[in-house]
Amino acid sequence: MIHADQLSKEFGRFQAVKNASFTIEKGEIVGFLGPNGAGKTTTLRMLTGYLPPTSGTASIAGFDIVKDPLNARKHLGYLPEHVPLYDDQRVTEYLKFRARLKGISSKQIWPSVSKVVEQCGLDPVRRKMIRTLSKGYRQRVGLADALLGEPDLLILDEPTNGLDPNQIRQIRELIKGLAENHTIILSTHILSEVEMICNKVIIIDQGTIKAADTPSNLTANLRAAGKITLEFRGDLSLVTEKLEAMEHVKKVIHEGTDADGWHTLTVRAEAGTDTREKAARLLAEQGCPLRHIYRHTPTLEEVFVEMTRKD
Ligand SMILES: Nc1ncnc2c1ncn2[C@@H]1O[C@H](COP(=O)(O)OP(=O)(O)OP(=O)(O)O)[C@@H](O)[C@H]1O
Repeated sequence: MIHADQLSKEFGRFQAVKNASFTIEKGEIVGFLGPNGAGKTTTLRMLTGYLPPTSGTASIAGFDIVKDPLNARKHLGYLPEHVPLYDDQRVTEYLKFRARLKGISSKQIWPSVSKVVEQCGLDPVRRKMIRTLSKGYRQRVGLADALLGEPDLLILDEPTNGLDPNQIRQIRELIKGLAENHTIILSTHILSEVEMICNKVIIIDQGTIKAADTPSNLTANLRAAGKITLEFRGDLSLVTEKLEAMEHVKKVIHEGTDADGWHTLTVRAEAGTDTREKAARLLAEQGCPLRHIYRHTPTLEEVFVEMTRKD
């Protein structure tokens, strides 16, 4: 659906996006993650044809975004970070105006507007002036606008930014519903949002793509992926020594000992290894009762921090 090849953008001497290459297949729901100023909006604006790349190419549904922007745009709906709505228009009036601008035939304008009004839950405010709408409803109007013309690709730039928790939940539900029959790129700071909605993650930092993979592959390859914690009773220094000598183990950390003599140890091992079975066997051999053992599941937040840390 999207192929970006060495896409770059310079503002004067500043390189906001550097040789970004990625592919997004039809039906994928992609979380586009990065710290402030990483180059997310710039990349999305290039894909949507609002900003010409300094170098590199990209295509949407096979149409080059520079050479064939009109055909490329027919396939995409764009919700920008700041939705430029006309405050002095009523909701349906605005959407009709937008539908006309998008070249929807006059016969199709009303059915198209009715459809997106229903899809985005705008019926209660359809006759209201845009200036009187809450931020959540304004965002829905932006989303309805993006959906006009039935594009198969949606590019949503921080769709829940600035909304309250209830509004966030509603917009998220709306996006989840749209995910059933659209390809979606979602730029966001909210990692839980990506975990809940997306089946692919692209991480960008300082203009460079750092990773593009499924959330489970990203977390599996992380340092934290090899970490286990266990609680046992017995000889702390002997067990620590034996655990440290075990294959794949890098470090053993004593987290504490409670009043009943239960020690808690965290064992850091190589990513992708699972040392639980060997550790449990070792404790049994030493005659140490084992109360609890578990392997840490790394979160997307840990992946994000690891990929974008400055040290
Ligand atoms: N028109 C412009 N002129 C000069 N610099 C720009 C312009 N647009 C963006 N930049 C710079 O390019 C960098 C990337 O900006 P961009 O808006 O793409 O980041 P972002 O990842 O979307 O950040 P945020 O999460 O804060 O929205 C920033 O350092 C920004 O200041």
